[in-house]
Amino acid sequence: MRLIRLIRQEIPQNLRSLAIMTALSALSTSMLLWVVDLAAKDAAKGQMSVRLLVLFAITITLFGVTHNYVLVTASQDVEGLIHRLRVRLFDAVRRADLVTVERVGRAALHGALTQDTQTLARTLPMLVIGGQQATMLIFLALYLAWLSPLACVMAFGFAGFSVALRFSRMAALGPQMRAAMGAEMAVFDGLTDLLRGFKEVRMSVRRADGVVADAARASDSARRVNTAMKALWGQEFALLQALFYVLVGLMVFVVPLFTTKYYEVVVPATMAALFIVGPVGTLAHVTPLVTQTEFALANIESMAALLSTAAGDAPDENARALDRPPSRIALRDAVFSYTDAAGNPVFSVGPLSAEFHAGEITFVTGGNGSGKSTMLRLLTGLMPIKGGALLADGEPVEPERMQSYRDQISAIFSDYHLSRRLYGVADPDPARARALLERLEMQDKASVQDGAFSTVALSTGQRKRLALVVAQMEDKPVIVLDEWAADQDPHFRRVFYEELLPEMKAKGKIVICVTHDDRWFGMADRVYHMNEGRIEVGRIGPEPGGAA
Ligand SMILES: Nc1ncnc2c1ncn2[C@@H]1O[C@H](COP(=O)(O)OP(=O)(O)OP(=O)(O)O)[C@@H](O)[C@H]1O
Repeated sequence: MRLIRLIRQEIPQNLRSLAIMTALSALSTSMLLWVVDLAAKDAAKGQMSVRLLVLFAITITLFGVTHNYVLVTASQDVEGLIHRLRVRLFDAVRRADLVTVERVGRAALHGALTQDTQTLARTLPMLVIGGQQATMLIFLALYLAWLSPLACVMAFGFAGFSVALRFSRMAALGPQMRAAMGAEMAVFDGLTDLLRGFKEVRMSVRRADGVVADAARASDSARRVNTAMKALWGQEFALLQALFYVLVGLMVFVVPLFTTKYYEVVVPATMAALFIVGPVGTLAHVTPLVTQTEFALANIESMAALLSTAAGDAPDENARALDRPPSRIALRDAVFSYTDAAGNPVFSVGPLSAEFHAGEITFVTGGNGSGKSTMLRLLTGLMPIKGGALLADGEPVEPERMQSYRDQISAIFSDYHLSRRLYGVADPDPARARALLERLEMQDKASVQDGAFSTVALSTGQRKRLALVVAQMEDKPVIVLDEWAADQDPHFRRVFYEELLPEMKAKGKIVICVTHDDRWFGMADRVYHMNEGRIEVGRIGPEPGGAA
């Protein structure tokens, strides 16, 4: 069972003390019952025993202390466990290659990282309580057996029947629960469409209707499954309550048929039966959560396995460093294919051979879908090439050095994400940040304070300028810009091609730009033109006629 394995692996340190305290708490409950029974008998004789009162106080204190210890310690351990699971998943995501993350899908990853870990956060503490109540029931069973074996068999026969009934009904709901999880995921997908595509939704009634109808359909199917489960829960809750009253009836009406000791057996047995109602109710509620927890764990594990299987036996990409910053990077006969879910290639690039030199500007051009971004993904080591080689200074970049290789590259991809915090810059120098913001004409819009931009709520072109500030501050030997200028105004586009790129070149950087701006093709020292996943034309040396 995943749950037990996880608990033993992740939180072994307090298991023994938790078990002892749980037993003590259960023991104190049985003692409480015994003391109450004795006190009731005294009361029937018109007496009150100080000794019993003291014993009662001690028992209550013992119960309070141990109960509190179990709940607090277990919830601390459980939260620690969830935190470690999450961090491990974050880590698996950061180590996964881009193809895998795109194939697994952001919604599924999001689901595992939020929904499933939240399920654990909700169910695990309940299971701890369930464990405690189960222990309590064992002690109550012993007490009842000591009073009357028949009462014990009847009470626990009922209890076992109640829990088994609920468990079997919930287990039968397994496929529906899976369907509900799928439906919740679809709801999340729909919400993402609605929020990410908010402008498009606002612009068209037809689109809005379609997006909302899909999300509503998903939500409706989640509603149906959840309603069915809750209806079942309601029926069982009512049935369980009725069964408990039947149990009390059995104690009062049936047990006396087999004993003459009414006060010694029937009264305390009835009282004990009342004491077991709470724990059995909790157990009946909690037991099905085991299935939910197992689902969530299975999902988290399968996500982690997917991410790590994709990495397979691949060596640790961070194991070794490059010997020096590269002054030349290249693809040699590199090939790669995107595949569909069945593994069939849907688009192939290559064989690609291209070189990129320090102190040179290289443009990559070509029509939409010709494979430019794919080539950049291969060149930057984001996706593993399936044949040929990726070279740094003429040497193949070994998989163990891939992270070190990537760390030599600042890249702004067309679908880049700008964080407010300058994560990639160790200790952002405010003076340098100011100078760069001025160079990019952004000094009136944003500043860098405490390692973060004052704002990223800016226009698309402005955000791209901030991304270039980050790339310049990272000051790496290779800079890759995928259609960076596409969102810039004519003035700044000129600044970019005629001033910024030459400045980077003068600093000796390997400058690589994907561009459609044929007006400035002459600025490049090399141009690779792509078509249908291949390099069609490679020009080396300045174009006759030069810049505009
Ligand atoms: N994640 C993906 N999964 C499957 N196929 C993809 C994926 N990304 C791109 N492709 C395929 O690869 C082809 C090349 O895409 P790529 O993004 O490299 O083109 P591009 O030249 O950069 O285009 P654009 O100028 O429009 O940005 C596309 O035609 C598309 O069919």
